[in-house]
Amino acid sequence: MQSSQGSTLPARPTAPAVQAHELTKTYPGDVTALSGMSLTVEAGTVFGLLGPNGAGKSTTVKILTTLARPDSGTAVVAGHDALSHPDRVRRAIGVVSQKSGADPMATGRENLQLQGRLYGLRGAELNRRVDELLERFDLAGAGKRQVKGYSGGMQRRLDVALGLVHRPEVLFLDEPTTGLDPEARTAMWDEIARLAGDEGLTILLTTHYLEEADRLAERIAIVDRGRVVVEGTPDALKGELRGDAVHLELRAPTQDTGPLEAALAGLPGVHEVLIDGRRISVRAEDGASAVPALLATLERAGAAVAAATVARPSLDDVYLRYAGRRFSEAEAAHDAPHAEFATAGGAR
Ligand SMILES: Nc1ncnc2c1ncn2[C@@H]1O[C@H](COP(=O)(O)OP(=O)(O)OP(=O)(O)O)[C@@H](O)[C@H]1O
Repeated sequence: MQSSQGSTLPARPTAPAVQAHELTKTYPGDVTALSGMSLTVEAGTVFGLLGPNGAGKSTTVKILTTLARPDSGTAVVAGHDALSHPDRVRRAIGVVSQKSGADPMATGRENLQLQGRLYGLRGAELNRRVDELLERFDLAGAGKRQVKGYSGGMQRRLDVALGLVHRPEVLFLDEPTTGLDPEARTAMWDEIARLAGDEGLTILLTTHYLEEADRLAERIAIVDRGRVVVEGTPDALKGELRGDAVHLELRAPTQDTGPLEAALAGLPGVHEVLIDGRRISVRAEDGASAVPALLATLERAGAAVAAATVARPSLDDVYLRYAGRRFSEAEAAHDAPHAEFATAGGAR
């Protein structure tokens, strides 16, 4: 962009806070973690990277936060190239990783003070910031207690506070509510929503909870097998799916899916038939009125139905449409080798 003086000015207020382009990463053992991951996060927004375990979310975050290098591709964070200027990126970001970085033997206050010192805060300024964060994260009463005595929710809130000590421009939250009970999860959601409203902080969060992404993120990128399969606002993604989602469960898996699929797809107002063993998903313009015809067609084909549900499209349906499999299936498919890797491979 040319200014009136003729020099080139960076378009600061509108520059994206995070831009990743075509990142690839293969781990030893030929495990492809990223296969062309691209995403753009606008400044001052909450962006959700949503995908099942093993989709490549953590690897993306590790690259964007300079903890790993991609095999190829580019990453710019807070205006700095993450590959050539990792030090600048580190100063501009806060990171809350899946595993807590807090020292369990130290108090919450001591943890925050140490973190502040690492970022050059001292004296009254440091104390003010620590008090402010303890207050803000509802830890003021627990500030003098050792972290090992904190509940899961308190520890997670401290983790987020630690990531914010130096007032970063961009905050990365890797699975912020994994392992929390429902009450602590809701409290954390409120906290994140509040943070997003303050000081124009940009938040990139990864999650495998559909509801979390739906609730917190202004934009969502659905990740499957190391790349983004679709991206948009939660409402736009759900709105793209016409009509209702009808899920049918058969008493026994069907073998001959081809003709059955064709018969179901031929019914008026029925689209996008997907048969997977005992489970059949279809999109229907009016779910409730399509069910009798669906049941009759299945009965004629000799497929006994155990259950039928009609629902408004959810992000799970969006995932099914774009990734071609259910979220829970993708998780299950990854979990067996993943568990093996977790014990055999050590730290990730
Ligand atoms: N250090 C490593 N060495 C080998 N393979 C790895 C390593 N880290 C991740 N992987 C593999 O790379 C793929 C992507 O993993 P990644 O952790 O980025 O996914 P994820 O979507 O964040 O999942 P999770 O929520 O389980 O962390 C997976 O198949 C994973 O098993």
